[in-house]
Amino acid sequence: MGSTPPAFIGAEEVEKHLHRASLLLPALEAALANFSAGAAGGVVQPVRTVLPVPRHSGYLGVMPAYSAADDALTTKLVTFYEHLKDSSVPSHQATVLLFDPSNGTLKAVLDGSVITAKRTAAVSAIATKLLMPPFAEVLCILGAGVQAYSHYDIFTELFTFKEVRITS
Ligand SMILES: NC(=O)C1=CN([C@@H]2O[C@H](COP(=O)(O)OP(=O)(O)OC[C@H]3O[C@@H](n4cnc5c(N)ncnc54)[C@H](OP(=O)(O)O)[C@@H]3O)[C@@H](O)[C@H]2O)C=CC1
Ligand SMILES: O=C([O-])C1=[NH+]CCC1
Repeated sequence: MGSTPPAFIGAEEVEKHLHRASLLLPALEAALANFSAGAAGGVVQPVRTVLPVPRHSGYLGVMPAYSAADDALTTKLVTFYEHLKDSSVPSHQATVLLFDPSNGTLKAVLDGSVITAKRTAAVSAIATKLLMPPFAEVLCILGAGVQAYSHYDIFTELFTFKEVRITS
């Protein structure tokens, strides 16, 4: 680690800068295009490593990535647990580490839970923009947790539905 300690950017601050998931759309569309371009797109993103924690019905996912276009080096660490007894603990918790790609110094530790909620919904919205039949008028959401809220927010911002059905 360099002499300057990494910045810590908590959930509230991430939320402040990312109050709408749709703010992510241009960057994510570019990132998806770069990823899909293969080697020419300059994205190195190995398949996520998932470490099971069977004693506690949990998993730890490690998700490193480098983007040459953005010169960005990062890793997301995400834990996800089934059947948590304490309902105040979210089923999914994440942290994003941001490195200086020129020398490997850790620059920032960011709350990854808000990022995960908004990024996942924004990518779903991009896919939906391309695939949704023009006559679709009902939005159906399975589950009523974190992702349901973030998907509801961006889908109702970007598209028009006559009805929203949520089942959980
Ligand atoms: N691809 C990606 O990048 C990501 C994918 N995910 C995935 O998205 C899903 C939702 O995540 P998240 O919203 O954070 O999780 P939450 O735990 O916040 O919410 C899950 C919701 O699903 C409900 N549920 C569970 N089982 C069923 C079922 N059989 N039928 C209908 N509803 C059900 C739960 O209800 P109850 O509380 O009553 O059990 C709860 O409302 C998970 O599968 C998660 O792994 C999440 C983050 C990123
Ligand atoms: O990408 C992610 O954060 C996750 N995918 C499935 C569980 C969490």
